[in-house]
Amino acid sequence: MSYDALLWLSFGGPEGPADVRPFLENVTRGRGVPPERLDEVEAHYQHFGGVSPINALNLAAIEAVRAIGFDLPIHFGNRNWHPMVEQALADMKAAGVRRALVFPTSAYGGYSACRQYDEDILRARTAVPDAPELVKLRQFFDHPLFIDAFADAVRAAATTLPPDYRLVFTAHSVPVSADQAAGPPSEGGHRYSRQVAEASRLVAAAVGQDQYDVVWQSRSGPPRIPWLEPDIVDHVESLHKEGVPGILVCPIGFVSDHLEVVWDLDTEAHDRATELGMPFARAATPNSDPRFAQLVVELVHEHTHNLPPRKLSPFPTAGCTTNGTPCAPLCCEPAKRPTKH
Ligand SMILES: CC1=C(CCC(=O)O)c2cc3nc(cc4[nH]c(cc5[nH]c(cc1n2)c(C)c5CCC(=O)O)c(CCC(=O)O)c4C)C(CCC(=O)O)=C3C
Ligand SMILES: [Fe+2]
Repeated sequence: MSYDALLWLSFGGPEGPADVRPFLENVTRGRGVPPERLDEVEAHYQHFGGVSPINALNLAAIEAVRAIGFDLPIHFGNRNWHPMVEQALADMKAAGVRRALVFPTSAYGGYSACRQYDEDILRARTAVPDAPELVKLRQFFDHPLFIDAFADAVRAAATTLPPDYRLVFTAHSVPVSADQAAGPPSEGGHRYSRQVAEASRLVAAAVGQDQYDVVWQSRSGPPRIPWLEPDIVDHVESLHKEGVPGILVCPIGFVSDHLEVVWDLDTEAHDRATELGMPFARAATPNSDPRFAQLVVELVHEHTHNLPPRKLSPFPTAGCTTNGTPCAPLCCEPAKRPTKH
């Protein structure tokens, strides 16, 4: 099958102080996130002048893909902020695109990391009459180029730390119920946390570390609802109590150094470690690393040439969908939101 374009589908982020609140409202609409939490997160964004780095990082990563000779036009659209995915799809249609591949900027399965991007595709196709067909590329958490980019970043960050530092992987926390519902029911759930654990294991093995931890960051939602734990900041404190002489944080759950990375890790976790006198380093995410650009090109080539997936884990290959239809029945079903009484 042939395609006339690639849609780069991401999360989106505000571009100035006045964008922050409407952006946060887009992200959390109908999700029961308490206003106190929104005020807190708004302050994180305003700390950086109301500008998230995420849009610029996506544009730079797209440039890196073009720079290695990728020959399809690349369009850029987001779930939560401009350029919105609906607009990107309308532009694609106007440019004569009939069928496009979609690269979602998340490596993992689960509702927020995978299925919600299918919902974005569905929403955009509903908004655009006679929309182009959209085929989403598969999950890539165990692709050798993804693992390799992180392994090099860990090696680079380690040069600033004492030799017995602890390697700690982080990913975005999600509600425990969402993780239980991640993947098709036949797989027994937990696809998100299992894939995060597997990618962490692969990176740790690549750098020759047999001791490492997997923890979570950026918890949202009402406090009474359980989310994946421990949190990275609490974990910094536990490691300090254990007498660990340094910490290297690798944000394996993300593909770019966006705001949740620069705030929750480079500010909050870093500051806590510094207060405790613990050396702290953070590995870079793939961003515009040429290997990440190559990964995108390979995923497209693999799909268009029907090649076997290049992957390092025995986990099933998943996440490839057409026009926003889930990749398997009941896969990563959206959680039932708490109803107000
Ligand atoms: C699994 C996952 C990823 C990784 C997969 C992927 O990358 O797609 C991710 C990425 C991101 N999350 C981001 C930002 C936010 N996430 C929020 C809220 C939430 N995230 C969730 C999960 C995830 N999120 C969940 C379950 C919620 C609760 C609300 C809901 O059920 O949906 C909120 C609301 C405020 C708050 O934090 O409470 C914000 C502002 C940014 C952009 C940062 C920037 O601007 O640079 C990025 C890349
Ligand atoms: Fe998030």
